[in-house]
Amino acid sequence: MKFGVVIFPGSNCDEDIIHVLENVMGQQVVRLWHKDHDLQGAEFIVLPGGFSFGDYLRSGAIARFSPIMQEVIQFAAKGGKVLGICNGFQILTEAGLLPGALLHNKNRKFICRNIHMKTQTANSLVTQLIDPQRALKIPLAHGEGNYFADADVLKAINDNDQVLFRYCDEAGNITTESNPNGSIENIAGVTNITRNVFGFMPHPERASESLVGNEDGLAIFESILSLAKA
Ligand SMILES: NC(=O)CC[C@H](N)C(=O)O
Repeated sequence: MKFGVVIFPGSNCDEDIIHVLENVMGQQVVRLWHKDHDLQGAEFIVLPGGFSFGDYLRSGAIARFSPIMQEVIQFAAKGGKVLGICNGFQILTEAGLLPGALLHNKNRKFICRNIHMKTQTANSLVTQLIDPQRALKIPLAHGEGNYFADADVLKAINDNDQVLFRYCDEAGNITTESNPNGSIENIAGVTNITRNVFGFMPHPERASESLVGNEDGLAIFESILSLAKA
């Protein structure tokens, strides 16, 4: 499959995701500069993690206005697949492509450590192959990852099965103690109502090779690539 990875000023996980897609998953990747208007025929768009525009104002609030986002919004409206990881997730909520918002972590500190998370739905491209009982160990690295949605939005995303992942402990229990950043109902990632836009805060691209000591992130990329094989 041909992936397009968007690079914003301040992106810093772009080469990590490109490495995994190209060298681990054997896919074609085109680099898309944020000022471009051409998605270069990419079939799947990824907004990577990082500190776009220095996180000024709010993480993702400025990147959301980059020229390429007009194309990404149109691509998504036609059913195109878009994934945002960490800062990418923040940009997608700012752009209104995903519900909710990412607030400052509850403890007001930048958190950089492994967490565990469990998928909540088999009805999504990014989670369909993941064992729902499995607690995936995935690196977390953010200052604004505290997922928030107001009561109506929260009810809608639960009713419509839009929660992709919740933070849990190593044994898979979803508890207050296993919530690293204060996210409402331990939500780590969501999809949109039409199930073609995906976002989550943890970084599977940093945990997809035995070389780095953790391959739990592969489950997500294998799930996505089942689209190519379908
Ligand atoms: N790793 C990231 O993408 C970080 C996202 C954002 N800069 C934050 O700190 O919340």
